[in-house]
Amino acid sequence: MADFEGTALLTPSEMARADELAIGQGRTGLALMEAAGKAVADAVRLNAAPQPVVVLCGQGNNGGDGFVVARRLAAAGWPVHVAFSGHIDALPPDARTNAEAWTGETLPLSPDALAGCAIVVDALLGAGLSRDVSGDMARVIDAVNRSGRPVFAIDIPSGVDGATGAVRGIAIKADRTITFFRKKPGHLLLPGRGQSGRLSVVDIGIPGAVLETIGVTLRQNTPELWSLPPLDAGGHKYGRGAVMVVSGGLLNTGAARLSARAALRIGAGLVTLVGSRDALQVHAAQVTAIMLREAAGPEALAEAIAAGKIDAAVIGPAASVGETTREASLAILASGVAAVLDADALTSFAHTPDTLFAAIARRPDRPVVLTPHGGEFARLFGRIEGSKVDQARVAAERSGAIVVLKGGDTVVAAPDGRAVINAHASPLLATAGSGDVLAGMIAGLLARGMTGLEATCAAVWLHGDAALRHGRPGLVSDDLPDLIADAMAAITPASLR
Ligand SMILES: NC(=O)C1=CN([C@@H]2O[C@H](COP(=O)(O)OP(=O)(O)OC[C@H]3O[C@@H](n4cnc5c(N)ncnc54)[C@H](OP(=O)(O)O)[C@@H]3O)[C@@H](O)[C@H]2O)[C@@H](O)CC1
Ligand SMILES: Nc1ncnc2c1ncn2[C@@H]1O[C@H](COP(=O)(O)OP(=O)(O)O)[C@@H](O)[C@H]1O
Ligand SMILES: [K+]
Repeated sequence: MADFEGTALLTPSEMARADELAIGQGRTGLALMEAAGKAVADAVRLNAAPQPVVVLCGQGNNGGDGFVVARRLAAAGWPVHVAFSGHIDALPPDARTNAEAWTGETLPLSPDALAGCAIVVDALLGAGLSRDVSGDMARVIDAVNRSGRPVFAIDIPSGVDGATGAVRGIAIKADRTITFFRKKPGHLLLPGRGQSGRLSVVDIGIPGAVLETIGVTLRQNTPELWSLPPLDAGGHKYGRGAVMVVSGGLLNTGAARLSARAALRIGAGLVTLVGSRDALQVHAAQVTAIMLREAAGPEALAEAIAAGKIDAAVIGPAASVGETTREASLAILASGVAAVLDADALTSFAHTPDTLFAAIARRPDRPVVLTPHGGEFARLFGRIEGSKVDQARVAAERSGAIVVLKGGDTVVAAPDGRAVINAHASPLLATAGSGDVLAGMIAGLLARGMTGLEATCAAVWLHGDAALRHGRPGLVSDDLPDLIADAMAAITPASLR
């Protein structure tokens, strides 16, 4: 996977390390703080006309940034006051220097400090959040959120955990958040993403090279991370890969058809639906370019994989939960093709996850992708502590598979610890069958020869993009496969289409 710096995400402790490394290379903490405060003051000035501002300052360096903002806005002629309840002596040194340099009005931190101001700058808590917010600070945050005034948050909305995106008790709901050097996971994970409003990242003089020393393994999903395979002028359909999708029974065929259509749209050369004769009769009335092959039972499935020169298989969408799906999944895993296990295939191993993980481990040479939503994840992996990223990472390591922990903030994790957060999606995707489409998209890109993590991240991004392209209410999962072509075209140079 390509390694573009701009996509790196830093946890608060990694960010502290970045600060440290920058300071070790000759920057001063005070210069970084000045640059941070200047960037926020500039953002306020760019986005609003001069009007009364209150800067809410906390007890740490986030508050220090706030004092810089107050000084700079006041110097530009804006009416500004600070609300601060701590002791200046107790501030960390750089914050103290800036608090001492503030010569304007300072009020105690309370909801009364909002009176008469039109804009709020939130400098209460940043990377140093260490416990739930309570007491006076909670009351002020609640008053800010109720006030309806525009809020500019410094680094992260106060109360949002930068590592996990969790709201610790209560958190500022910002209109804009200005963060420094790189985004933090808490800006992309829910609910933190919703608290952050429009996010901008500014350079405060930390050299990009520190990322290598830190060894960042978490990234934001963007097309910079992967590239779709170019088409070959002399290519034939087998060269573009063959996908097999296992169908559900007579009354449960739709989900597999969604996967199959998506796999074909995303560029697999051939797609075959396999299942019982009666299920295939339903498919036959619905599909044209997709092929059908009768195969009931694990042996027949293995034969179908060999006969169809299959590169990637999908099993799970409406497959039914139980022995049949379990055996079919194991047959696919034993065959050595790239595999996407979704929905019922995951639940079928809820009581025997180790059987699944052992089958995955037997053929480490080929990618296996597990695509659980939160419920399926809990059934297969039980309760795992930590953020959504931590959970997906543990599950990937335990299973030996790429794990896609789905939702509004889908996380993709690989067994080697690399992880990616996707924020390029739409809540329109919360509709029956959209996960089936995603499973087919991943399989299609695996069949086209992309590596496991690249194929998965590309499919997750394009799936989100397809929904964003629909861009209005009324999306149903049947619409999604037909939106994939435009999503791919937008990121593929014309010469390579
Ligand atoms: N380092 C640098 O060079 C640069 C850093 N920069 C800026 O610094 C920020 C990080 O600063 P920081 O580490 O001082 O932490 P910060 O978020 O201000 O909070 C710490 C204070 O809050 C307190 N506290 C914690 N939780 C609490 C709660 N729930 N309720 C109430 N209080 C709570 C905590 O108390 P304690 O846990 O110590 O008891 C401590 O007093 C970063 O976000 C960025 O804006 C930029 O200037 C660029 C250069
Ligand atoms: N609020 C949301 N915002 C963005 N994407 C979402 C949201 N809710 C669900 N999704 C996406 O929609 C898909 C739903 O998959 P899944 O829950 O398996 O549904 P189904 O089983 O009906 O196909 C996943 O890709 C998930 O990430
Ligand atoms: K803040």
